[in-house]
Amino acid sequence: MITTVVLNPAIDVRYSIDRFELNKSHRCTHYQKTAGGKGLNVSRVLRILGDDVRATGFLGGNSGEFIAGELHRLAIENRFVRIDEETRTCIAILSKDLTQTEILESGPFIKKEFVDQFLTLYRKLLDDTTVISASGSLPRGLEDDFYSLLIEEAHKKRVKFVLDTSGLPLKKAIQARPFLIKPNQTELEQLCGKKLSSEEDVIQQACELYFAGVENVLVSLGAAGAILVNREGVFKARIPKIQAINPVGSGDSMVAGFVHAISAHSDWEHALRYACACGVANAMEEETGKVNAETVREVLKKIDVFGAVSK
Ligand SMILES: Nc1ncnc2c1ncn2[C@@H]1O[C@H](COP(=O)(O)OP(=O)(O)O)[C@@H](O)[C@H]1O
Ligand SMILES: O=P(O)(O)OC[C@H]1O[C@](O)(COP(=O)(O)O)[C@@H](O)[C@@H]1O
Repeated sequence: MITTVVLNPAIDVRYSIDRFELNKSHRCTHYQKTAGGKGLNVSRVLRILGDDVRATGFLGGNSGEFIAGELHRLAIENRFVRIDEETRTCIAILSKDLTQTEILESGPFIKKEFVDQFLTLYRKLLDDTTVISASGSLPRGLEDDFYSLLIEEAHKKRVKFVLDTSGLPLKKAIQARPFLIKPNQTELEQLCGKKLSSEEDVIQQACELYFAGVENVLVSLGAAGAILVNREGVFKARIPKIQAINPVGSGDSMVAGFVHAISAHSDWEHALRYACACGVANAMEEETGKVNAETVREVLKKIDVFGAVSK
């Protein structure tokens, strides 16, 4: 069983507007509401790929009810702790020229009693989990080292821990040696505190994270593909050129693709190719955090993986 950890879920609202302009009101006929936050996008894509998934974290209020309904509809097992504050909403405004403006709420405050409830549940869920996939920001009330704590618990039960987060929670989590992290270039730059202006710079930073104890460092580079550093070496994935429609959630789809592949005991090369195919397939869909399984199969044939340099 794959368990997704979604500590700060969200209702994702997407507005498609011909040309978004500041200081203007926009009447919008094209919009959609989905169960989101990075980890729920990962969960949805895993279900599309045919995996059994259960999701855990914190849910509250009417937004929490909406998300619980979506989980039921998608057959994702709901193991969320109920809280007394409202789950957040995140807004993405997409223009025809593909510019993207996002407003991400910070999320509810999680009281200590709910944190304790979650930790007890999490330890129990680890007993029949093969891979944990944890994604997204931390809601208020959780310490910056919360993911480190979850990784250490997973180590005790020999469960692989895949983490997609950013900022301080990511920095702290690296010390606990997760199985995989997936920063994009901006997140990698935040992590090392400098601009990375060439592929060599990106590779060097990814290698440093590998030597710090992360087994797989997967850096996603948008339309430029991805780089993976692990004990086999440094690898680059080149992806086909496509007409992107909505790239929001491509990183989440990429994580889902990697988790799907390793759960099926594929080797890392297939996992990298599959992860990229899912990221590309998501960018070709209108809906955030969604892939078409047939598109994934087609794109997979067009992805090249080659050794970038040896460490
Ligand atoms: N415009 C695009 N065209 C083709 N593939 C894309 C595009 N944007 C993202 N992808 C695919 O999705 C993956 C993750 O996207 P990226 O934008 O790097 O992540 P994030 O959403 O976390 O910022 C990329 O490595 C690539 O495989
Ligand atoms: O949990 P965070 O880090 O605040 O991010 C939340 C947002 O990230 C997204 O998952 C998009 O992420 P990516 O484009 O990086 O895959 C949105 O759906 C969501 O609202």
